[in-house]
Amino acid sequence: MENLSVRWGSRCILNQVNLQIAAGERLVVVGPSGAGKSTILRLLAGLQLPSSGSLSLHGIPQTYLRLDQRQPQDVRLVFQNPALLGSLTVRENVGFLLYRHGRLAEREIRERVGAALHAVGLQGIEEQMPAELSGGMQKRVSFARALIDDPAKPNEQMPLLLFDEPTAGLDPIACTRIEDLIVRTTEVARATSVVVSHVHSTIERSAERVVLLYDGQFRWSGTVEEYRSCSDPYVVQFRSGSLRGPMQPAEL
Ligand SMILES: Nc1ncnc2c1ncn2[C@@H]1O[C@H](COP(=O)(O)OP(=O)(O)OP(=O)(O)O)[C@@H](O)[C@H]1O
Repeated sequence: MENLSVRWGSRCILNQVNLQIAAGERLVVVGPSGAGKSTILRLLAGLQLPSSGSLSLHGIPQTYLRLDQRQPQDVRLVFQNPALLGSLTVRENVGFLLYRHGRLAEREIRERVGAALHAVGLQGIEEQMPAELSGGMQKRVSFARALIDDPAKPNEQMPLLLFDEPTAGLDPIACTRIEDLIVRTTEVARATSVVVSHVHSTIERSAERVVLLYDGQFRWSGTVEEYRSCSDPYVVQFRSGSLRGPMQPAEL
């Protein structure tokens, strides 16, 4: 992102921000509610264009929305809610893109789906419907879907995985499992990942680098080790949840 701004009417959500994400990096974006974290994900996913400035993926400027691009970049979203299609089986959900492209034999699709489910610790649930699974299992199925490679891809490209609040509302043990999966999924898919999260354990366990967004700017950036111990006032306030500090709470 270079000098990138996003405005809604007279409100400036992102104000000439610059951000570079290294290939293979795991980045976590933090910041108070309304700071623009989901906006960052929507920009990276090609669901929203900046008001000004530029966004490039793999060095290619993104000037169209994803649906208007001839060959959209390999960006895979893992939503806050797993967003599985309720009328399709787990196998059809995980293999959705492969079925849609229709280029692979059924047997190969089944093998790929089985391998993706195995990678997230699920087995033998291919024929179940999403509604039959717990919320945590549904999340893991959505991770398996992000692992599916599209062999019809024109050129081999490092995928970008986007995780929007992946551990919101989960118990601490389920959080740990999902945090491990973020790391594992990024490795298995040989991907770069960007995670938006408020959850401290998720920030600490799934990030290599953290950026803090507030009032239209990235206020701090550093490694996760630095995030744990630094005395930057924004980070200290975010870590402690204190009402005192440079950040004011959003209107409630
Ligand atoms: N379609 C829209 N029209 C007008 N304002 C919008 C629109 N979408 C987002 N905004 C505003 O942009 C700001 C940033 O929204 P965004 O969802 O990116 O914040 P966030 O940091 O992800 O917040 P949260 O942590 O609460 O999810 C918010 O103040 C929101 O009201």
